[in-house]
Amino acid sequence: MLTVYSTAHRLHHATELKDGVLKPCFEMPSRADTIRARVQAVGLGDVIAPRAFDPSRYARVHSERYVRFLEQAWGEWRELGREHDALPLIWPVRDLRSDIEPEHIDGKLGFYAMDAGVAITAGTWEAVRTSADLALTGMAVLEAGERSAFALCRPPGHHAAAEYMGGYCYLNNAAIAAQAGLDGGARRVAVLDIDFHHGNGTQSIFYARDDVLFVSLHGDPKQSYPYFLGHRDETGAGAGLGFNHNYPLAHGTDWNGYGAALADACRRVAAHAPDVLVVSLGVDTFKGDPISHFRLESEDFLRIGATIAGIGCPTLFVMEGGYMVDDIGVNAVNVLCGFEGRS
Ligand SMILES: NCCCNCCCCCS
Ligand SMILES: [Zn+2]
Repeated sequence: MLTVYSTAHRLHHATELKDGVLKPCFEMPSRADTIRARVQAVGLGDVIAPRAFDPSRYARVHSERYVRFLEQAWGEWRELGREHDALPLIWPVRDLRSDIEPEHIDGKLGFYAMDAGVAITAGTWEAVRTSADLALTGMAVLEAGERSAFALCRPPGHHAAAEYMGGYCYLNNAAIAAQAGLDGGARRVAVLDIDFHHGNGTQSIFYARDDVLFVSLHGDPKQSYPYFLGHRDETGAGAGLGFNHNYPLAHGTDWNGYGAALADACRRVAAHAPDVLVVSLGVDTFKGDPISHFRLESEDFLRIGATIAGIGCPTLFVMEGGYMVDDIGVNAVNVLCGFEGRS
């Protein structure tokens, strides 16, 4: 299996506002490098650099003004003489207005963010656009005839929606790749999100569409971030009704519960008969993850990969979350090895 990787991710190392305190972000550079080392150690396959894509490709799922904001935010922040991480201080909640884009960077940061887990630094734009380019390159690898590919994306993307960032995510790499699959001739695409956290951004982007099936297994939002989306009754809207399926699972879920839900989810994906499958590969479902609450063991990730392989269509794995850095390499690559029938 080919891996698409770039060191550009190291340009982004931010803080996050966690439990009321500014701390180094859990989504740290060593995550991607640990996975890259494991890919090499098991001999998964060649590691290739991404092609550079035009930002208009990101705007196939994000709004142009949002992409422009991501590109220009740091410069506008610096123009105010600020050198520390850019973070929102106000959000358009409840009956505040969000029909007018503010001109001031402090307004724009909240207008385009759902939480305080998306600091913007000097290198963020280059890192996030390269992360999206990894996913686009991975989709191009499938279109060239490969059965699978791994886009080692960092920062992740599944919490980012058309016009907002959140949960360490800025551009929705998986959604950008899924749209590229359709633009490249696929008639039906499925996105399977196995990160511990609900892929609210991916759901939101495709919610009213019947050409992309979205299926997510995650911590029940009644108990887990992102709290405000990911319930079982969210099944799509308009033409997209029936093309969105959520499997909220309780804290403490282990392979017994997870494996059964995943088997059902994969049956739903297979029934959609996708021309290509994009997997949002988060491994924060691991028992040792510092910010999540499932109890999967490292060998369970082999089983996850084998279960997904049973769907039987070209598959692009897009890296999402996973914050137990010591084990992230084994866990993420176990999914890929399991998919390939390796132990
Ligand atoms: N106490 C939980 C804080 C969650 N903060 C954001 C988590 C984003 C996960 C991305 S996969
Ligand atoms: Zn997550």
